[in-house]
Amino acid sequence: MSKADNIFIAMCTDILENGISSEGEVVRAKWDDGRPANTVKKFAAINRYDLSEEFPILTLRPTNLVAAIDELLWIWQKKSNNIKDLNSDIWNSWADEDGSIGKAYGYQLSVKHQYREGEFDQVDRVLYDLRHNPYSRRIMVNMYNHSDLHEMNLYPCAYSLTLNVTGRKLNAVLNQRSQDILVANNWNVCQYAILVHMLAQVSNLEVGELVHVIADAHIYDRHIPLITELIQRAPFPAPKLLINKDRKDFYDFKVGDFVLEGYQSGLQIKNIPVAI
Ligand SMILES: Nc1nc(=O)c2c([nH]1)NC[C@@H]1CN(c3ccc(C(=O)N[C@@H](CCC(=O)O)C(=O)O)cc3)CN21
Ligand SMILES: O=c1ccn([C@H]2C[C@H](O)[C@@H](COP(=O)(O)O)O2)c(=O)[nH]1
Repeated sequence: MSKADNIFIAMCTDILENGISSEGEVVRAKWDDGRPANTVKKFAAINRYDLSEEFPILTLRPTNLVAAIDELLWIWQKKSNNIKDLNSDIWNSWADEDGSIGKAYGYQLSVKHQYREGEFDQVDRVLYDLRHNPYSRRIMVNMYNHSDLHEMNLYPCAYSLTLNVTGRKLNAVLNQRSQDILVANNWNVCQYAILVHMLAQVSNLEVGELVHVIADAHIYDRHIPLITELIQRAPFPAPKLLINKDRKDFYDFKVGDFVLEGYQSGLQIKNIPVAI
């Protein structure tokens, strides 16, 4: 029985039973037919995943880990904000005619900043700190740049990552202001779990915990019947994550360097509507 499934089931049950509906409030997101995309939400869901025990992928339904890692590398490694560099169509609804999603995610990570040790972008700064000063309490990335928000087609949702080394273990806190629980919860968890594995491997550290703090944890109205059915399913044991141990440079990792051994899951829910 996968621990990630238990966490997901507990969070969804809490949102469905104790959550607050947005009916009657002004909501930004819409369905593709123009109807408002209402939600039921809980403030501040906080989930802890011990990456040294299990890889936190859902087994209730398959998470497309290949596509999730591809998006993670698009943001953190290619530092791109153009969907032409992405191998899935998940960002198509938010891209302009040139394929740009604006100054969000990868763009923010590509910007260089001046530090005492020289110029770095935020990713290279993290890699430098983990190598040279791992016990620093100042290792973090922040993509929520107010001066650029007006040029983003969607404001960053998973917007900051704080890294903290305890003993030989690399831990991380992922801060997320808003989360579409059905579409993106396990997608984002798997992405940042993979990122912690990547950072640990190239920094000669071991993986520790990933703590996911979600300020607005919501289930969209059209997802309620889907989630209700999903959380009644029987979970499978967690699969094992195998990583290409030869990769010593963060920028050399490829999607194919991560393989799940024994990934069993329930059936996929086809054609999930995504609020825009
Ligand atoms: N309402 C909303 N939810 C999101 O999760 C979301 C946005 N908007 N806007 C921007 C990005 C795009 N993201 C997305 C969008 C779609 C999928 C998606 O369709 N997931 C499918 C599997 C996709 C596949 O197999 O390739 C799923 O079944 O969850 C995932 C992430 C996350 N983000
Ligand atoms: O990585 C992501 C990106 C987006 N989301 C979801 C969270 C919300 O449902 C929408 C964004 O709408 P806002 O009105 O800007 O909050 O996208 C996600 O869960 N994960």
